[in-house]
Amino acid sequence: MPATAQQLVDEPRRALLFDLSNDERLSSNLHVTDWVFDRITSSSNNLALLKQRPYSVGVAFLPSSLSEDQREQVENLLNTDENLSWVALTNPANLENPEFRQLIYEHFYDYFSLPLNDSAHFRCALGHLHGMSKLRHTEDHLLQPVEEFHMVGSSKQFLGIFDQIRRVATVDAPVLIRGETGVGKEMIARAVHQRSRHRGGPFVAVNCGALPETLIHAELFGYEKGAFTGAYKRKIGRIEAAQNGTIFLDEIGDLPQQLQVYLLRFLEQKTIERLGGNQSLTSNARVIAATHVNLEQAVSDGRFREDLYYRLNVLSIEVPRLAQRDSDIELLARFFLHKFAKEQGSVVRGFTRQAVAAMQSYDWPGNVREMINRIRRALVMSENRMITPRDLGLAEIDARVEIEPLEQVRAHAEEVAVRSCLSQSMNNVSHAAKLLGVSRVTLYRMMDKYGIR
Ligand SMILES: Nc1ncnc2c1ncn2[C@@H]1O[C@H](COP(=O)(O)OP(=O)(O)OP(=O)(O)O)[C@@H](O)[C@H]1O
Repeated sequence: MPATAQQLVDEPRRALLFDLSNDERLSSNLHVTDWVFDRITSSSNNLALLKQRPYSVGVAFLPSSLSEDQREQVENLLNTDENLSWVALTNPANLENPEFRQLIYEHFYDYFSLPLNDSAHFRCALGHLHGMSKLRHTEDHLLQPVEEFHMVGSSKQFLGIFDQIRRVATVDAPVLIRGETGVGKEMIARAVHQRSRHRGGPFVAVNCGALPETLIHAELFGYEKGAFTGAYKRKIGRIEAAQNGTIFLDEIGDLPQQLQVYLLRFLEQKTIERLGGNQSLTSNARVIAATHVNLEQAVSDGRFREDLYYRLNVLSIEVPRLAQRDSDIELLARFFLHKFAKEQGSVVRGFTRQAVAAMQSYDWPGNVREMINRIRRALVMSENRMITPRDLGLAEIDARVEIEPLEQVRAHAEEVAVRSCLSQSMNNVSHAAKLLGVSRVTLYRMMDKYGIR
């Protein structure tokens, strides 16, 4: 659980001191005003100590040469707690070694050469890290994902979806989920299933657009032995297999017309027939359908049955495009970055401001799925600890453009006008005042205000 700001303020400034130098004198001689160091020597007792006290700053005494084992030990410890930032103390000769340089570059915020002659500088770096950690806690707190049903989102639109999921889960009627590709329709369908009284049964998903008509028929409704050439034995269809559970019909708009009739019968009578069979079977599977096409248009074009449309559209959830869910973009991006970085043991820590700006102004045609792919790729491509727009394959946007308060803009314009009028009139105040349409007294006041002599 993140520490509160008050807790962080009250915390004594304690740093973890990881000493691999084999020379206790070095660390016991480390005296820095306002700081207390808790020394550990091998990573075995580290985890326990880290759990006891959430450190924000770590100092590592690195020996002249690191064995493979020691290097692994250091890397393990450095990766144990992402909220702990490290400063290295090392012999300058070590920096000749490229591997050592890489270790420092990838894992440390800063390094200092031994002997530590300038402890004021060192103290400053520790203070800086401590402050940054406080900021990170605040930011983490602000970016805390609202995670429900394993879904992340905090935009007004997405909170509305959480609400709709809870509502539609309590009834048995069909649900139609609409939204562009990759917005999370299947995820929402699973969430409805998990909250519904059907959660004890299976969740069976079928993509109605992925198979040709004959196959989709057999897939959905099953077939009897001998129903067609190659039907050597009976096959249970997906609707039957979803008994007591949920059948998720993705891309319902692509369902061939003939099958629309059978699906309608199932929705009305809760019965199905296997291909080549003459027996009616009942299934109590709940239907959730999803579409990325405009079904009303498909109905008016005669591609989708109107009666089926009304049957399916009893409850509907509209999922907005990612680009319309402003506050979800950064939240989701950080969520996926941390998730994948952890999985891959990556040293990447976050996004540059430019990367956040680029993501926020990008259109995301492939929505969340596209974001996942871009972040996975960026983790592989990134050469630094922060992901750039380039790593994400996005155009760079100037993140520094800031909106200034109107008063500031006005004052700036006024100053420019006064300066240029004075310069045009060769510093003749009467003439400049005339050009500006103000009295000399007013112009003198303005010159005072802007420090113009
Ligand atoms: N809010 C979210 N939080 C976490 N992960 C999400 C969220 N929304 C979508 N995803 C992830 O994005 C990917 C795409 O989601 P999903 O398959 O549900 O989209 P879809 O709308 O059904 O796509 P399609 O129309 O192409 O079938 C999945 O990996 C899903 O886990």
